[in-house]
Amino acid sequence: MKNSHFKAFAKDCKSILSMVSGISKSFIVLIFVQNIIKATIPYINIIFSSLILDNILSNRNKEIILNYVYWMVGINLVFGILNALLERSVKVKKLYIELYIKSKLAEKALMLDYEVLEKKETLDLLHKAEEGVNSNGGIYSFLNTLGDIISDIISLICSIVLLSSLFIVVPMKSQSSIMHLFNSPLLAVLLFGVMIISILLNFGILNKQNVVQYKFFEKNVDSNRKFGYFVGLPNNYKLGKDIRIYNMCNMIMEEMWNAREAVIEDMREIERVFSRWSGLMEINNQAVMFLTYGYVGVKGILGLISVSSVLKYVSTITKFTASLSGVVQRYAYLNLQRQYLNNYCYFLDLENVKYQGTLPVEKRDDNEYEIEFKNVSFHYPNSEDLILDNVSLKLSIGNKMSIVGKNGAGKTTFIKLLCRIYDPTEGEILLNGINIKKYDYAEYLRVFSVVFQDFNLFSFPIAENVAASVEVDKERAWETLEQAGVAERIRKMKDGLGTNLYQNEKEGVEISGGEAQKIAIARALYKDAPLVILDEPTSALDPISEYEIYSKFNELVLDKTSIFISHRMSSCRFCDNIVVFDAGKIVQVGNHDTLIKDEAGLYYKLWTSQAQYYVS
Ligand SMILES: Nc1ncnc2c1ncn2[C@@H]1O[C@H](COP(=O)(O)OP(=O)(O)OP(=O)(O)O)[C@@H](O)[C@H]1O
Repeated sequence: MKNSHFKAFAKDCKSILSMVSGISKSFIVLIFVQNIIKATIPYINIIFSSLILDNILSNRNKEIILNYVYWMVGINLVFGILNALLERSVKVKKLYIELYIKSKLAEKALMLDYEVLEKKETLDLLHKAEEGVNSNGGIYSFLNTLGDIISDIISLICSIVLLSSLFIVVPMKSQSSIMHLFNSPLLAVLLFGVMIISILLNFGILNKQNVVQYKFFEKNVDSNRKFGYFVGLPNNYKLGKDIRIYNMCNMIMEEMWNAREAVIEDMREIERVFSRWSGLMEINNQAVMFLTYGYVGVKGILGLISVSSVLKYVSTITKFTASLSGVVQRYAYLNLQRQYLNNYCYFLDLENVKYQGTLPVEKRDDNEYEIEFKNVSFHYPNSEDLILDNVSLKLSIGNKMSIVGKNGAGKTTFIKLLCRIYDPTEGEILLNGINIKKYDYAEYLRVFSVVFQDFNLFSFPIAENVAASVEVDKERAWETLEQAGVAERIRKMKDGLGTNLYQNEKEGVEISGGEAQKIAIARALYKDAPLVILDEPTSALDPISEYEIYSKFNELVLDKTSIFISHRMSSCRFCDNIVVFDAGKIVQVGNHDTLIKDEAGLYYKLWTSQAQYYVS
């Protein structure tokens, strides 16, 4: 065993244990006490059975024999009850620790910068961390193994104490050469040496197995994640429509099996190697058993030890070999599990990349927040393609700005930069003259109410969806739902604002795409931020609802500064300023009346292409 290897093992176990005791202080003490009790019970039985048998064979007083029986039963009872009580409390604590660790993982993933989280490497690491916490390693099985190894070590100490008398030379008047041999402590030491060699051999095999198994896990992270994606598809019942309409079941099943094929082939190869190694370990174990039982048996036949001692030694040797190989196996297993758990620790240690400013954002009753993009260029972290190219733009206070452009022109990306989901690759964005990076991010976000094109609602009650919080100002929630035009529908629901959305939740209701969009608009209005950003907010609304939203737009955003992205060109009319994006550049800026006059401009093309469908 390499020293550095053991050091890494000890260091990792230490940090896992300190993490565990940070979650539950008493757990480590409890697990120790419980396993000491659990491990000593069999030895109490071995000692008392041997004493009872000794006394029966030498026809001793019945009372003494009965006394031993009472003691044995009494100690068993007390230890048994203590063990059961401790086991229950250890189990509850283990579950608590497991849930705590899993929720920390979820919390970390939720808090990571979006730009870090969406990277493939991060998603792979998250998958590995989840596997480490859930199935393969699992803090739960790490703690179980830890308990087992404590129990094995205690058992080993008890066996050594009981077996030590085997080394005592029995004084005899005359000894044959065979008696001399078996009475010599040398043979016992030799036997002990054989046991150690056999255990080390098993340890080597187990370690090899673990290295192969971990390599297999690392190699297949991608396929396992893919497989997880396909297996998880049915959980998202909303995908069911497309899957059925396009008859995608077979295709999904095929993809699922393709993802697993390589894994299964590797697994078969591993099993072939493992079964050879396991066979070798079994032969090794049986040979040692044969030698030790033979040794004790011959000692008994030669009269060097009594019949009861033969029984005691046989039981103790069985326990000794089991706990010795147990310690080795558990060590190898802990070593594997700490590698899985390491992935969890790596994930928790991931750093956010975004510069974290500290400046507070001035709270202004007059809503005087001015935004400026200064020579901003941007490409996504996973690509070199410039999505925004030297964009400069000022959004003055109270201004209602509309952004239009063809698909993929960079409109949503512009909003993502404004909300600091990503930072510009070049240039800067200013809020009231200060680079937005310098502001405290949580405070900065308070300035915006955003409805993204691909908004999401959650399987929470409607009230919590609107308030984005468990604390809800119900009056305000109703008011904003009213403004968004969906209050009437919610009033008809049995639980009103308390109605759970979607069927993942108890008595959850399904709502239409347009209703969902209206609730998302209500959420943005509820936040009442000074800057309102609506990215295609009416794409799912019927013409009447859309008309209502547009006609109420001024009333909805009041004196707030607003940015409005839409492919419905008619919606530009109520905006003070229209910005036309083309391939990441701003190609035109102006109001409708001026832009429409430029027949060579993109705005004119976009407007007239849509208008022709409305002209008879
Ligand atoms: N996370 C991402 N990683 C890499 N490229 C991306 C990412 N998100 C978007 N893009 C690319 O950036 C370009 C601009 O996308 P964006 O969503 O800003 O366009 P848009 O103008 O809002 O389009 P649409 O009108 O279709 O909504 C697209 O070509 C898109 O493929």
